[in-house]
Amino acid sequence: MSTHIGAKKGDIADKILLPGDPLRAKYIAENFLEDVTCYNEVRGMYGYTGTYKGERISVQGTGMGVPSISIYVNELIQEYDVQKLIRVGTCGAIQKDVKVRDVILAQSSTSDSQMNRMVFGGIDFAPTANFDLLKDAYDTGVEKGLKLRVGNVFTSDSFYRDNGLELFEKLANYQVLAVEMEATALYTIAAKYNRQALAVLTVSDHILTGEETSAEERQTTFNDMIEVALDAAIK
Ligand SMILES: O=P(O)(O)O[C@H]1O[C@H](CO)[C@@H](O)[C@H]1O
Ligand SMILES: O=c1cc[nH]c(=O)[nH]1
Repeated sequence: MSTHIGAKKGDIADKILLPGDPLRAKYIAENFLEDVTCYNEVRGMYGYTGTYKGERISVQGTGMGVPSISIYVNELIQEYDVQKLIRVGTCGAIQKDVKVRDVILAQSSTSDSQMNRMVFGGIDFAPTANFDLLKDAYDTGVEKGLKLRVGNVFTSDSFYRDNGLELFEKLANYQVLAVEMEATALYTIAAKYNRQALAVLTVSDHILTGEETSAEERQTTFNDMIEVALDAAIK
């Protein structure tokens, strides 16, 4: 086992979905995968391996924020040699024409996290999704008749912030679509180890209009996002 994942080598597939919420991992395993085994319960951060359309695939909760997802992504890559990592998360929209329940493919991530500044000194690294995975996810969405949004997202270190609206308006003016809390870390760590990564996000609330989904909906009803991620993972 690794420090935070109680799995043996070989228990985790080379493709993995990464929801922030461990109960979303359980939901995905129970509703989309076959022949499922639970390989991790450490810290309640459930991890499962099963099959989807005959292909072996895992799903692992990551917790919220850059430090938490960084722990899981580092261990999944370094200890379990995972190759393809797809975050399936929620986000808050900041563009007027992005609606609650829309699905976003995060092409890139802007962030207030210090993670990359610590790694690169004064240089602003540009965390970017893997193009092949992004294209596979986009094509999957088109096949399903979904109108996916593709663009830059803001990975925030704060869920609650003073003067948030001012910042979000500025980011929206620069075409950033939505706010979440993990993509920048996923993209940077995947780049370091030359692995494929993508964040697929469902809009759970609209920061400008105040419209939102319930906690139960966040946990269970994001099936479009999950199917796009699963089908892209096995393409
Ligand atoms: O629904 P998840 O995947 O946790 O993603 C979003 O929800 C959490 C905040 O409520 C943050 O982790 C944010 O990135
Ligand atoms: O990080 C997040 C996730 C969902 N909604 C938000 O407003 N922020």
